[in-house]
Amino acid sequence: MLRTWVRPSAAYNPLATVRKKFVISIATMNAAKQAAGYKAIDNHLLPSFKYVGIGSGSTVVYCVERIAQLREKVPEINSMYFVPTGYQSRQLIVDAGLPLMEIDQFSAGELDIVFDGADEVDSQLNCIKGGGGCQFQEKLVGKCSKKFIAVVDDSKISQRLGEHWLQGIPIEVVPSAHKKVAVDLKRLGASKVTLRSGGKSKAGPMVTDNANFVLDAYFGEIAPERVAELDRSIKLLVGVVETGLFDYADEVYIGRTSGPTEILTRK
Ligand SMILES: O=C[C@H](O)[C@H](O)[C@H](O)COP(=O)(O)O
Repeated sequence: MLRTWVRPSAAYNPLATVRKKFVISIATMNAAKQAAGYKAIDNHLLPSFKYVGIGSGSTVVYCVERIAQLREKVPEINSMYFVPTGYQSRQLIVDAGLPLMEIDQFSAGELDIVFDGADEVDSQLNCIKGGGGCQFQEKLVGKCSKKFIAVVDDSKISQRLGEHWLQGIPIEVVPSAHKKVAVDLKRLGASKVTLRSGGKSKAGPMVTDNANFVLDAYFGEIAPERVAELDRSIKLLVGVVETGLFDYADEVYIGRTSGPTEILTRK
């Protein structure tokens, strides 16, 4: 994306210094995500596993990259099945040549583990997810997995959800219910509710992998002990398919932009 706005004559451009810093910071951020993704796989992908969930977003790309790298050293990987949380992760699995299975074959606790990204993580390992609109299938795969490992970079870490992730909790809704749910969410205490747009790629609202819409609802900073209750209240609204509040991460791998990956474990 950067390349589209930087002119070839950037060497003479006063913005060049800014550009250089920006490029370095993205590279550093990606290196942090990669280190965390690799470490999560190295520590948790056991040869005895049969079914492995793969989350969505830019960070899990490194988890899949690491799994593909390990195939020769750990041949058992070739007999595992990888279960996606949406079209993006499905494509990652297929492109890496890994065996694919769909989530409709599974029920609670039948997957050994899932590796996933997150948009924000609080001090109790509660997460906001769904920045890419995949929260429903991510929660489905998460609920079918024995273990949930989140992999993030250090910009995602907060004391309370809503501290850094200001666009709001992503809430997947049935399209015909979006207006009603938006009003309901305001009554529940959201200060801002936005129907997510398809942006430049699609006119009108963004449509999820399940053909639904997403409302982003900002509830301010949410104390960790309020997360489960708020999740339940939102879920009760007619028209809501799923929320992006996740309260069951077992471990979080934090890729540090300066320093080694940190691991937080649920107590
Ligand atoms: O819907 C998207 C997912 O919840 C992602 O896991 C989340 O947005 C984090 O993505 P990224 O790793 O690109 O920051």
